[in-house]
Amino acid sequence: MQRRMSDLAFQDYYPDDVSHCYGCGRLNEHGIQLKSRWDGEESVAYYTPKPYHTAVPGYVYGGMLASLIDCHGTGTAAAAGYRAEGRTMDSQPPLRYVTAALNVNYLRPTPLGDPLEVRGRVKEVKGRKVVVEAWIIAGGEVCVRGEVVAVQLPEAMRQS
Ligand SMILES: CCCCCCCCCCCCCC(=O)SCCNC(=O)CCNC(=O)[C@H](O)C(C)(C)COP(=O)(O)OP(=O)(O)OC[C@H]1O[C@@H](n2cnc3c(N)ncnc32)[C@H](O)[C@@H]1OP(=O)(O)O
Repeated sequence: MQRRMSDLAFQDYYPDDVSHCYGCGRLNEHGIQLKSRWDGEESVAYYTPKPYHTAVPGYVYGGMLASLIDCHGTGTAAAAGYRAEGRTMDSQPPLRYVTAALNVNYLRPTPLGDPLEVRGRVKEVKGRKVVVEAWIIAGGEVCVRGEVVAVQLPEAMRQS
């Protein structure tokens, strides 16, 4: 069945040349391939870590959780950037956001095996910068809270 446009995740719009990120690149066969979408004023993504994403037995490795915050944050930033310009994510030119700063607070151990819900909310859109707060829910409890400062690459650093 053909997918409707509204089924596409933010990351599905990334051009091929920037679709190899370990966290969100749809062309990285070894990566997480995170898929983020709007859910009202928030954004949401789901991911179930693999058994080898272990910190201590039974709990998720913090670096994996940081990756989820990072790529959900940059994806949400990209979507917010297009929204702020009043255009769709398939319009030109593409906006290429990278992580300038990533802050992650681990509030309680995150159980391994449960599907994780990653949520985001845009705090600020200012020029080339978007600040997104993000959090991870497991079993109905918020386990992780973080913040991503995403900045559009300067023109000089863009390859295409
Ligand atoms: C269709 C969709 C397309 C999307 C494509 C997606 C691509 C793929 C996504 C995959 C990605 C996955 C994720 C990854 O893994 S991305 C990989 C990890 N990230 C990097 O390698 C980035 C390396 N850093 C840089 O390239 C530069 O430092 C950047 C470009 C980030 C900024 O250098 P630039 O010289 O351009 O910045 P500016 O001085 O003009 O400042 C501009 C604004 O930003 C604010 N600022 C700057 N730095 C920080 C900071 N550390 N904390 C807080 N704020 C910071 C600054 O105050 C100012 O705001 P304001 O003072 O005006 O308020």
